[in-house]
Amino acid sequence: MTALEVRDLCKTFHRHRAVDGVSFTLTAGRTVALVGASGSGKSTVARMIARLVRPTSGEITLTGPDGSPVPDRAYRDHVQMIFQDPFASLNPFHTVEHHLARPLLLHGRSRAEVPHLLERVSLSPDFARRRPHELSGGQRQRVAIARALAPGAKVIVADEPVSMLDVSIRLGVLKLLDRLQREEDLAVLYITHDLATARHFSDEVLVMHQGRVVERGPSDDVLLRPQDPYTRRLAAAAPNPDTRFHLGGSS
Ligand SMILES: Nc1ncnc2c1ncn2[C@@H]1O[C@H](COP(=O)(O)OP(=O)(O)OP(=O)(O)O)[C@@H](O)[C@H]1O
Repeated sequence: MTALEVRDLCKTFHRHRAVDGVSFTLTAGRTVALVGASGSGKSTVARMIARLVRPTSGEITLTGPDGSPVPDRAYRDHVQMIFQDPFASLNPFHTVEHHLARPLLLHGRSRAEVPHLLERVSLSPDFARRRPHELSGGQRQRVAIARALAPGAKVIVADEPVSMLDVSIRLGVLKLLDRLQREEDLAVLYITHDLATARHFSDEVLVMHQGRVVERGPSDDVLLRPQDPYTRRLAAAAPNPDTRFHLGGSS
């Protein structure tokens, strides 16, 4: 089974320890949520996994279904990141087709697969001709997800994927990620401030505080019965983790 193991990961920026000894494993068909206040180190963990930031120390290993390590070149194809800002992640000059065909062609596949990729993210084939300014934020995020699937993603790192979207369409995008995780057996790291969606959409929750994981476990245990004082404060400050309706309807 595909698994990404993060072992004792540390990152220091100008003597500031942003990530301090973080370990966890992502496995196919499961979602792990990384929650914590702003500045706790969540994005830095995501960026290290996506190889956008080099760890100061620690190891990140991806193993394939046969249990052997995935080589470097394939790592970049298999581990894909979805960013917070769907407006910044697409090039305004290129059509949706261009964004999706490029990774397909780079992997020896055909641009004829673009409509199928769009279908996987519940967009009709005519979206291929559109440019980013003709799309809503939610539609852009769907295109970003399709682009992540194009090179054959096995691990998706979604860093606050809906926090910049209109409240009314957030749930639709999270449900899409949830469906893809199950249908395509993806391993997902879902980074969020939102404890209600962390609980609803993940199997396991890790709570970060000042660079460290202070609590971890099955989502319900961590968010409904927190043990660590920091997690208790976080849960007390958040809207009731059982009320997911503040997200609005689906789209
Ligand atoms: N490139 C960088 N250079 C210097 N310091 C950085 C850099 N990136 C992050 N940091 C610092 O590392 C710490 C962790 O930041 P990080 O963005 O990982 O937190 P976060 O939990 O993702 O926060 P947010 O939810 O606001 O995105 C912060 O103190 C931040 O200022």
